Amino acid sequence: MTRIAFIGGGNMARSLIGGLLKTGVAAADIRIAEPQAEAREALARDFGVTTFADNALAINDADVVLLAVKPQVMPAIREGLRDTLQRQRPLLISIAAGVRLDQLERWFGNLPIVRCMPNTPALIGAGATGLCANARVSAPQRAQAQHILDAAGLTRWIDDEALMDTVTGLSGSGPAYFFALVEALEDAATAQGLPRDTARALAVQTCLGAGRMLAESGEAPGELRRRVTSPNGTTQAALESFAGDGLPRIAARAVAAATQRGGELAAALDASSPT
Ligand SMILES: NC(=O)C1=CN([C@@H]2O[C@H](COP(=O)(O)OP(=O)(O)OC[C@H]3O[C@@H](n4cnc5c(N)ncnc54)[C@H](OP(=O)(O)O)[C@@H]3O)[C@@H](O)[C@H]2O)C=CC1
Ligand SMILES: O=C(O)[C@@H]1CCC=N1
Repeated sequence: MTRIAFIGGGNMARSLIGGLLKTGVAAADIRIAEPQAEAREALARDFGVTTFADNALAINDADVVLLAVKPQVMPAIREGLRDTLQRQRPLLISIAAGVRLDQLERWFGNLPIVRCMPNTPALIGAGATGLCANARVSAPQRAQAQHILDAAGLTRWIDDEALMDTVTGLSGSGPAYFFALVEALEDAATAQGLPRDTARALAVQTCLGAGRMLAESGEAPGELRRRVTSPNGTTQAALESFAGDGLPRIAARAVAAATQRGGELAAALDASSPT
């Protein structure tokens, strides 16, 4: 039995808790600190977990403390948590974009810490998470962190922490890229006269079908793409249009922008909370 305390009960905490409960973790072993009374009531109602307005109370006796607040909020929560964390020495897990292990050690002390980057499909157990541990994390704690994130979907350990911002730019922010593409395809078909509800249903199902083929067929994306593309057919016309508009460059620039923003978020925290 692992007692897990979440600091912050927003979108990602809800996604991860949903996954944990589905894999059989008892609601009694999950505690959440969340400042908003309304949000606390909703968390207790939806998941049957215990909620707290006070961060330090929530982590009392926890084996794992999972920080699920915005990066900018991190320095503000350290005062309330640091003493209890130092006394109990739980495994600390952070899901904050950009925030580095050395920053977490500076704010919360020399604890075993896992920095990870999940994504919102965790809510339905279809998440993708990159994890990176500091040297204090023991093998059982590594397994503990992986077990928690496995409940949200696929996990991959990242040895080089510098690549965690790339993971954020790929899979952390990634669901939004596919949502944006579906929105754009829906708009394009609607502009040609297809009723919007039909355009949406067809675009969504196409995204689902393509995603499932990617995940389940064992084939490379390029091979699956080739099988759709008849010589001189409709797909070739569309893909040539994508290529002409520089799709690989568009994707590379988007991933680079998100990766860079991760670094900027951390740098801003270094500037505002240097100690
Ligand atoms: N959304 C996503 O797709 C992903 C997000 N992340 C990371 O997850 C983290 C959380 O993001 P997300 O869930 O989207 O954000 P949310 O804003 O939905 O959740 C953050 C929660 O923290 C609460 N909070 C604010 N201040 C405090 C405090 N002092 N003590 C305790 N709780 C506090 C907020 O309450 P209130 O609303 O009252 O301010 C809110 O409920 C971020 O660091 C983000 O980088 C990682 C992967 C994917
Ligand atoms: O947009 C963000 O900053 C967060 C991190 C990854 C997904 N959402």
